[in-house]
Amino acid sequence: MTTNLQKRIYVAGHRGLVGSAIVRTLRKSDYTDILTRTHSELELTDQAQVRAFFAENQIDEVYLAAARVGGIHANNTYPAEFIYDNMMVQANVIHEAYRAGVKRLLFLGSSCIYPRLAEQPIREEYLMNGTLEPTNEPYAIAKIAGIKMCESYNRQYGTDYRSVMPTNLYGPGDNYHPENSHVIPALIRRFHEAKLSGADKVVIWGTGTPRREFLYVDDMAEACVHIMELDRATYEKHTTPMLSHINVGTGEDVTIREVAEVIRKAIGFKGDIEFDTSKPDGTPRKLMNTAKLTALGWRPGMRLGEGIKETYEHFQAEYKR
Ligand SMILES: NC(=O)C1=CN([C@@H]2O[C@H](COP(=O)(O)OP(=O)(O)OC[C@H]3O[C@@H](n4cnc5c(N)ncnc54)[C@H](OP(=O)(O)O)[C@@H]3O)[C@@H](O)[C@H]2O)C=CC1
Ligand SMILES: C[C@H]1O[C@H](OP(=O)(O)OP(=O)(O)OC[C@H]2O[C@@H](n3cnc4c(=O)[nH]c(N)nc43)[C@H](O)[C@@H]2O)[C@@H](O)[C@@H](O)C1=O
Repeated sequence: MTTNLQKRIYVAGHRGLVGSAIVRTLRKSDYTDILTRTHSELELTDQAQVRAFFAENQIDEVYLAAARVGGIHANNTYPAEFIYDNMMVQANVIHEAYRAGVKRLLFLGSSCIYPRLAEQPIREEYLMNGTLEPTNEPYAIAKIAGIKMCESYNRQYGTDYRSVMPTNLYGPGDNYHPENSHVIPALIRRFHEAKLSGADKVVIWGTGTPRREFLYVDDMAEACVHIMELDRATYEKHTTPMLSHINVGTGEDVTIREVAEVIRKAIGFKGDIEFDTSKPDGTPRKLMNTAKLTALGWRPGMRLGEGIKETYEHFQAEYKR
């Protein structure tokens, strides 16, 4: 089947970690009509603005990568913003896309939708078979609602709205906030600053024993475009109307202590690592089963050590400014 490279594609959240990588991938794949709006140009929690935007633009496809996103501390500290913003953004974009006749949409969820103590590696069908991790329950509930919204619109209205569940992501364009970011950008910044200041140790949150699966963001973007380019029959061969999401990961995980060592080595920090066990660990492990994605013809390319080196180069270029 040939791909229409002229179709108009709206990438929501194009200045974020994932949205910017999706735009890079679409451009590399020669898509010519990519539509974007910054947060200040289009407030996605505002239904009237979103309705007007879809009415004014003849959009063929949507990648929904706009969301309120953050690491364990941000999720735990701002639960109201995480549930409200995510519910509103996704409800407005999905509903107004449907009203405007958008045929295909990709919703981005997260591996935290699965039960805290899910059997490992986590298969798509483990959704809602146990209690969620408390540090990110509001965010996870919003993401589960997003998947169910896509499925409900497909079932009632015949739309082709797909969902991917990425594991923990990292790469160029990440958020390096000292408290609100995810672990890899937080530690890149902390080790870098410790090296610059000549500090003798770096403090890492929690026990260092939780395991996480990390995927480089350009791999994630390629997986998103790959899934969107599948014809409907192929996507539906691997999903069901009420279990329509696809896990996106590497199939390998490491402990937080191990990833900290990889970052320390990449940065060349010679001091010690200390663990602050007063900080939460979050989910003990969330390794995803990626058999469906593999069966759909996609595998990641970037190894963790290489990805961290690339990310650190981008970080240094940004940090100097
Ligand atoms: N990063 C990760 O490790 C993971 C991410 N994901 C998912 O991937 C998707 C993208 O995440 P990521 O790229 O990391 O997030 P970022 O925070 O990097 O980017 C989110 C983007 O959405 C925009 N945005 C947020 N709220 C609004 C709003 N109300 N109106 C308009 N624009 C808005 C932001 O703009 P501005 O900054 O101007 O507010 C930003 O450009 C999300 O759905 C997330 O849940 C899933 C698993 C892991
Ligand atoms: C993507 C995912 O992201 C969040 O869940 P998380 O997997 O717990 O992600 P995290 O990157 O924040 O932490 C991973 C681990 O790392 C430890 N850790 C050590 N030192 C730092 C540190 O300095 N910062 C952070 N953030 N974590 C640290 C931390 O204690 C934890 O054990 C949710 O938002 C969830 O909703 C979600 O979807």
